[in-house]
Amino acid sequence: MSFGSRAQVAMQAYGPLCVGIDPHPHLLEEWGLEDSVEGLDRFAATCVEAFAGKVAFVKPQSAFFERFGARGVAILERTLQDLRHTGSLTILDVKRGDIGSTTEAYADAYLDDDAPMAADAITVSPYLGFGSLTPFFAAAEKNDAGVFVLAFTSNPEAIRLQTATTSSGMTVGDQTLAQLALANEGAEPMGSFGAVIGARVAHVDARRLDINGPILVPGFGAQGGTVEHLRELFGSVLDSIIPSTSREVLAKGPDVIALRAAAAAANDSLSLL
Ligand SMILES: O=C(O)c1cc(=O)[nH]c(=O)n1[C@@H]1O[C@H](COP(=O)(O)O)[C@@H](O)[C@H]1O
Repeated sequence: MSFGSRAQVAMQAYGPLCVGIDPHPHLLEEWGLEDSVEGLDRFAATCVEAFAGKVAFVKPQSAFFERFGARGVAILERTLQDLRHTGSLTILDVKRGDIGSTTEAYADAYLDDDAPMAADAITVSPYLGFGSLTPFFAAAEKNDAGVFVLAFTSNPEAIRLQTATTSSGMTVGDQTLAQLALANEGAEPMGSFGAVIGARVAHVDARRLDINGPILVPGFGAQGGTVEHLRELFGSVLDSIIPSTSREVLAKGPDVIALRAAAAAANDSLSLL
């Protein structure tokens, strides 16, 4: 079953929320853990226990694992494996992108079903040109995986680049959305090629939001994004959005029940959409 279909099934079963696993040093400390490989290991295992089979999407942030070198990456690998076949889909947040031939190797690393680091989906950057992402799309199609392409990110520095006008007359971000719509054309119930749009961005052409694919929406929670922001920005495509939160939910740890309750409360708030 394609990632687009699996995403829809998971959203119907658990609600649309994505919980990020972002083991910030300050969160490790708040959880009473050391800022060490052992602390990371405990943090990630607790997140798996709390969220696997409880939310539709879990998004490990690779950077916080890479900080610890090979041993951190081994924990990321195990975290991805532990989340597989639990009902929750993994979105590995690695924001990759390179020239086509190298992209093929990244696609092998993260989207090949048999790869040690295989995820259900990954985040990618279109900065080298949308066409450079083709190997990701091909690998995703072959492995029933998904790809989320950065369109309008939540960081304040993004606006100048992402709202710059391209030769087509569209902004860079809108053009990314238009290309995603083409890539997902005809897919049912929706395509597997998603966009990333921050919860509070104000410069998206609403006509471009219908990409016939999922939209990952970070910035919900700790970055100030609310249900009201989601309703305003995504009014026409609310069924396709995956609001993502990390710190706000993780701050309730390390108690597994409290973490689950925070995720459930966030999902409940989204039912108001
Ligand atoms: O791709 C992402 O998830 C992402 C895109 C974006 O535009 N903004 C953004 O904050 N993120 C990620 O979302 C996570 C932050 O979530 P919060 O802790 O809820 O703010 C980090 O892992 C970011 O890398």
